[in-house]
Amino acid sequence: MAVVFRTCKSLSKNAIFTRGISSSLRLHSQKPPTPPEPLVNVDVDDKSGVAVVTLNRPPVNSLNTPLLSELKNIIKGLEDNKSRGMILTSSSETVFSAGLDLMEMYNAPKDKLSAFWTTLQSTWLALYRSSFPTVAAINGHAPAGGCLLSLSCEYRVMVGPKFSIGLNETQLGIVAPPWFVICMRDVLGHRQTEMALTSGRMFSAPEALKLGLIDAMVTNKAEAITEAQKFIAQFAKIPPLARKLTKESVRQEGIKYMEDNMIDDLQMFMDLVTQEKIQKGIGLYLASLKKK
Ligand SMILES: CCCC/C=C\CC(=O)SCCNC(=O)CCNC(=O)[C@H](O)C(C)(C)COP(=O)(O)OP(=O)(O)OC[C@H]1O[C@@H](n2cnc3c(N)ncnc32)[C@H](O)[C@@H]1OP(=O)(O)O
Repeated sequence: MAVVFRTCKSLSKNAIFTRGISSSLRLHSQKPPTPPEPLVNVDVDDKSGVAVVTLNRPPVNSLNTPLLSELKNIIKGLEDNKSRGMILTSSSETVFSAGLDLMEMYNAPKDKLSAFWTTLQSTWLALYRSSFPTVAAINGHAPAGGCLLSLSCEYRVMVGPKFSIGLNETQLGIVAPPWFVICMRDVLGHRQTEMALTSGRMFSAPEALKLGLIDAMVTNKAEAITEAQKFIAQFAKIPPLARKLTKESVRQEGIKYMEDNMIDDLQMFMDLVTQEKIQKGIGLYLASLKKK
């Protein structure tokens, strides 16, 4: 194959060779394929040093392993560059993130399932403990994993009133792991977290604002970004090291939980999600989404 490729390449710079079903070699003269769009975009403002990080996996930004991996690398890059802050948002007009990609959990081989969960764990930890200020500009629906990402930020501005947010896992027959619970409890307190999680309730933006699940409600994405920038600007005069250590101290429970329990947490996930009845439930839920 390598020899064939070299020989043919010399014929045309833009030639792409494919083997058909009959194994015959065909030559198409065409432009090289355009590279795929990044799953996550970063745009750093030169003046403020604040990064707008945009989830970009149409149609609903469901979180699969490649997207999570890209997000983690971006957060690490921002860490290395001593970022002044990060605003997490979405390129979709209606969905911030539909949460974990159910296709990653449905009929998946164990190695892929395990890679998916460990990538989620490490991405979450990178975001949750990031040294720089983080804001979620929630410009669409944010169920389950979408809500988790925003809860892991320090401040949430949501476009309302029509979008909804919440950890709806129980409605799907699955269980939010302890670190999801810690994230929600950090924000809502014990009582409201218990009420929200046991029912798997999704909240409209006005309801979320009343409850404290979000900090501000605006009417469009541009306003959400402006509010997010204002939140981050408050920290301009706070020494970054003092801020970082304080954030780590406040978030110690979640950080320590993940550091100490990564393997057990993975095992819990694998044990739960590979159960036949859970697989059946995910399959039915996926079918109901597609039927809509
Ligand atoms: C043990 C495990 C513990 C932790 C577990 C889970 C945490 C999770 O995050 S599980 C995921 C939970 N997510 C949801 O329940 C959200 C489901 N989606 C929706 O409610 C809607 O899609 C949403 C309101 C976000 C957007 O609505 P629409 O704009 O109307 O889009 P569609 O519903 O038509 O969806 C378009 C397309 O995307 C597929 N889709 C949607 N969500 C997911 C998902 N989470 N994973 C995979 N695929 C998803 C949907 O089926 C449609 O597919 P096609 O019909 O093939 O286009």
